Amino acid sequence: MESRPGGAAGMAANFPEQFLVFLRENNIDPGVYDACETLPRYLRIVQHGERSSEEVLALVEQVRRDARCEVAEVAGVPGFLRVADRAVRLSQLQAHASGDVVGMDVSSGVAVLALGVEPGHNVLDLCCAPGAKLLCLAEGVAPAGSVTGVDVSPARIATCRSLVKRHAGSARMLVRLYAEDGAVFSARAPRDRWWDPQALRDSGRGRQQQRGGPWCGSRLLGTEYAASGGELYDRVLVDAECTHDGSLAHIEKYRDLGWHLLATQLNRGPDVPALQLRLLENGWRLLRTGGVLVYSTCSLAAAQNECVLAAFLARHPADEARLEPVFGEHCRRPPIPVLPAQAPPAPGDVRGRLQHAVRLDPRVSGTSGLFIARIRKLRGV
Ligand SMILES: C[S@@+](CC[C@H](N)C(=O)[O-])C[C@H]1O[C@@H](n2cnc3c(N)ncnc32)[C@H](O)[C@@H]1O
Repeated sequence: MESRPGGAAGMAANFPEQFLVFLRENNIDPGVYDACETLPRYLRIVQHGERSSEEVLALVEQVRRDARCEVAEVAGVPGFLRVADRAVRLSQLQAHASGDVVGMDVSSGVAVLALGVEPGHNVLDLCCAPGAKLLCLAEGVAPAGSVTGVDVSPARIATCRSLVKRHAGSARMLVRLYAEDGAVFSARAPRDRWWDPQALRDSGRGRQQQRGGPWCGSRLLGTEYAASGGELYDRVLVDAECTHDGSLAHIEKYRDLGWHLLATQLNRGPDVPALQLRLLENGWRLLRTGGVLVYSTCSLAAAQNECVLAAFLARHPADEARLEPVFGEHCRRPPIPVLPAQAPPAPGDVRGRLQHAVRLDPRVSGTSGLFIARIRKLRGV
């Protein structure tokens, strides 16, 4: 893909023609990317809930010293830090080297909050790599809940595994990782106390650790036993594969490493909504009655967000699938402005049901772009 010499203003002046065509076709204003110049960078404090306020303050101070700019906690999204200078690199930060913070946009934190996980929940994360949200979820369900992460890419699952291993510390994180297609994945939630050595001995499966089975952390215990539970999941995150056009970090990566990487994403564009719908349907199938699914993408294209959701809702009536406010009792609305969902070309009754979905937008929210919808399953299918 060749860079475009002129025509568009700001950062978009350097966008290749194929990207500009994509933006035009999807009604996305190229000016949205100018935020790359001005937006802060965000970090997440690992195991934030386990730290005292003094420890958090000391960590913030340490990051401020290394970053040499203003650093503050993000109100309403626990554990997130806003670093005023976006150009600050993770390699500059001692807190990153020590594993105390990870790079993660606050929009992703909002998607995790929207899921409303509680200790003890069994959570399914259907497109989990490289694992930023997975790690957050694993902290949220501890000590006895579990997170089952699925990603089609074995290499990216390996990255998730390293991330969990590195950051689990002394905490027990109950994570299973599968390199599989999330659209057909079918393992149910792990059995009760699958991580407990006594439960394994009782089941006679303590020695049945299988090679080639899913990877389990933080202790490698009985993956075969873990994989064979019969329960549906309490929470499902479908942070679906997309064209990543709303992710400022991705756009910066394409700008710095080469636009051909973006071309690969865009060439897949036309097939992506169908994959997203299949992922959403499969996540729904694996969700228990009364459970909650969050559908999110880092695309700004309605075709990958509102249209996918409308197609899903057209198949699932209002007494089965209810869109709920992203913010509510499960999570207080953080002081981050959001945009409402767009109205997709769909029958009025389906369009009306989309009202609670939101868009985080670089210009309005001061974050990377993210679409978030929270759907409750009211009855089995
Ligand atoms: C937007 S990223 C997910 C980011 C991740 N949730 C996080 O917070 O770090 C989308 C992921 O979906 C994966 N993916 C693509 N097709 C898939 C499929 N059919 N099943 C499962 N994962 C898939 C990609 O490999 C990629 O890692």
